Amino acid sequence: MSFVNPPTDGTLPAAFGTRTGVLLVNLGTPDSTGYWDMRRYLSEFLSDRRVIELCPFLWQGLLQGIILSKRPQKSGALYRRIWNTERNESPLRTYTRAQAEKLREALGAGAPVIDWAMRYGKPSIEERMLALQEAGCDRVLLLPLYPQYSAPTTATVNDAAFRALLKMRRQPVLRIAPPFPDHPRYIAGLAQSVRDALAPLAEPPQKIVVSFHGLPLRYVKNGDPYVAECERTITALRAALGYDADSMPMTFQSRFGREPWLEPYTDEFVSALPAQGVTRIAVITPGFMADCIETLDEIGNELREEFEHAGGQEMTVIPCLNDTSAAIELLQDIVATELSGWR
Ligand SMILES: C=CC1=C(C)c2cc3[nH]c(cc4nc(cc5[nH]c(cc1n2)c(C)c5CCC(=O)O)C(CCC(=O)O)=C4C)c(C)c3C=C
Ligand SMILES: [Fe+2]
Ligand SMILES: [Fe+2]
Repeated sequence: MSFVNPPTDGTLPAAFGTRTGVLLVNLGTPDSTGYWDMRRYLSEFLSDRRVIELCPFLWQGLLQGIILSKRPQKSGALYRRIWNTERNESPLRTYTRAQAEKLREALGAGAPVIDWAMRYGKPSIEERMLALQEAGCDRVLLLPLYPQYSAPTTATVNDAAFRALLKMRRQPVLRIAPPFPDHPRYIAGLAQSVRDALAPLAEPPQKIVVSFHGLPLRYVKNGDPYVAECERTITALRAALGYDADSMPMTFQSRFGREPWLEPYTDEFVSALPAQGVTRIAVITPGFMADCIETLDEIGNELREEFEHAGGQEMTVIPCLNDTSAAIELLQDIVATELSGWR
């Protein structure tokens, strides 16, 4: 077996230095909305055994033979509705890059090297870990951009980073930032985003629906702490804004496949509201650090249509923190805390 990053110029490799890199990682993104790029992206994503916990032989047959014959077209059409045409990339990639750039600016000279990667698609975690090493970083802080821990998101980022280390002769020292479901800066940023979104409305919404990405119920029963993590976020957000469980209900979106996922399902919950006299709502998605297909299209387009179709009159979608100063201050705080002792 040969390892990457061997010495190349005949000189002795330097001893470990103290330069630090920070790698922000979010979920992923297709390179384009065309069939083959969508297929490549979905294939990588849905072949991850952290994401789909089924017998891989059966699942691969179903995925490669049936699901990936139709889904790339369908998903490509949805991505086209939200695509950043100016940069020719998905919003998730645009926001993740912007978060890294603004964090770099905020930290200033002499600070850690800030980079970003995607778990699926490009730039890959392995590519950016090697780039950090080339930049002289023998210490790396991995920062999965998921406020709440779950195995199909956080754990698989860690897996990919460890797989990259597995190939290296000279491995950096690695730290992993913890999830931040009720980090005071996250909650303060979310609360402010609610106030900002509601301020221009003639009348306040009757409910603020909190929609987290869903997860198969089986994963939670098998030990995934995701629900408890979501509870931490919503409990802190309700307290910050003075809402209760009725005025700020918790729901789960993006069900995929036929098995039961966490309930209540956002679409069913929201579609039932007008019949109960609730016709003005706001929706917030604090499971996402950046707007993406799940927030911009599934909530901003599909859910809005379903709510209006059911008789809803006004639905305000509250944006994710994206690259706002609240997001950057949160990341700065996490980085400062997690790098302590390394300076
Ligand atoms: C099939 C199983 C899936 C699980 C389990 C899952 C968990 C999960 N995902 C996120 C965050 C994101 N998911 C996104 C897109 C997306 N998710 C799935 C499936 C599962 N997710 C699919 C098939 C897709 C692609 C969209 C589509 O084709 O319909 C995204 C957005 C990516 C982007 O915009 O580029 C995010 C972010 C979390 C937080 C989570 C578990 C808690
Ligand atoms: Fe997902
Ligand atoms: Fe979705």
